[in-house]
Amino acid sequence: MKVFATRVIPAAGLELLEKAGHTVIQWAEPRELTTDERINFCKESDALLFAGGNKIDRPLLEHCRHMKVIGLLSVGYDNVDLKAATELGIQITNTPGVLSNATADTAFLLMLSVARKAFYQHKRILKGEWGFSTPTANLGIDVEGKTLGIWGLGNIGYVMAQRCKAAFGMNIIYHNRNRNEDAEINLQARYVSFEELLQQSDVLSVHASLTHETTNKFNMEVFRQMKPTAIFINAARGGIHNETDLIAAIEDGVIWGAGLDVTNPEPMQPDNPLLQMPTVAVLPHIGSATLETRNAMARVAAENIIAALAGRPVLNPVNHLYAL
Ligand SMILES: NC(=O)c1ccc[n+]([C@@H]2O[C@H](COP(=O)([O-])OP(=O)(O)OC[C@H]3O[C@@H](n4cnc5c(N)ncnc54)[C@H](O)[C@@H]3O)[C@@H](O)[C@H]2O)c1
Ligand SMILES: O=C(O)[C@H](O)CO
Repeated sequence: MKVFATRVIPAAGLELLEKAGHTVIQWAEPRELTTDERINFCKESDALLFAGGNKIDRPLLEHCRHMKVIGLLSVGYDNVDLKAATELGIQITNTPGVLSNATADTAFLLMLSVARKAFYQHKRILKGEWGFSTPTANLGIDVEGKTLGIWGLGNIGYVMAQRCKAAFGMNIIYHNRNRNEDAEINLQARYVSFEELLQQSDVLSVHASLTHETTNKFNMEVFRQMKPTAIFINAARGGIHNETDLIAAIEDGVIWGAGLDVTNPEPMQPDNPLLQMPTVAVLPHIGSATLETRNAMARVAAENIIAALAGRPVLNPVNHLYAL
């Protein structure tokens, strides 16, 4: 059968699909598909492997109603109208777990980069500003022994907490929809209210999924409840923070700094004031972008598609999550 991939996909996934006898058409041009191109490819294909691009909304899904499955090359599914897909009988699958380590590593990298103003120091060298050092210049802050607050302690939040505990003996607090017993037992993580999380965190790392409840959650009212020395990390989705408020919060000293792998909107424009701030580090949504992890994700996406096309149950369905 014919599988359309919206980007060139990692080799491991391609091999699996071809081994299963499917023909894979990959969109290899360095530009977004037009609406008409997307519709035409969908009409001609038996399954879609969504590896990037515009939202999968109801109008597009209407052209996919003959498909058994759309396999996402991501764990996040906020870009899909799950209600429409379910009503049209299209299974949507994601890639949970295999990207947790790489994405938590990105959050960890951002935390240290902000604490030590690493991106800013790098820029100083590029500008020939190594300069004359004094004991009071270029100071960052330690994270050793500080309090890490995790908002959304699922797969990635757990690994972030694990790494921060092991590396720096950080004290872990968290707020989530449900209690996470493993984190409480293994990492001595303490469940707190959202307000306590804001008040007590030295580093607050966001790992919740983007839903109507989490959209715009981190705004000025929330930043004002955080410590003036706090570092805000978002490696989940840019829509969770209000970027105008974040800029003002750092400029006005409401919080100390921020590390972002995701921005609101994406892509971030080069004249965004955050990019000039010493206590800010921004990455272009590369959370899961390692060779090993992207191959593992492609394998999971391919396995889901292969199962659906063979009439077997898929491994990672997300249709049932649309009410969240
Ligand atoms: N930066 C990247 O490249 C990258 C990579 C992978 C995932 N992500 C994002 O990270 C998110 C988390 O991934 P995961 O694999 O850990 O998912 P997960 O489902 O294991 O964890 C998400 C957690 O958020 C919690 N949550 C949801 N709504 C909440 C709310 N209103 N209040 C408190 N907690 C809430 C859930 O209960 C769950 O425990 C994904 O949805 C995706 O958007 C980003
Ligand atoms: O959700 C995910 O897996 C990442 O953000 C990739 O888009």
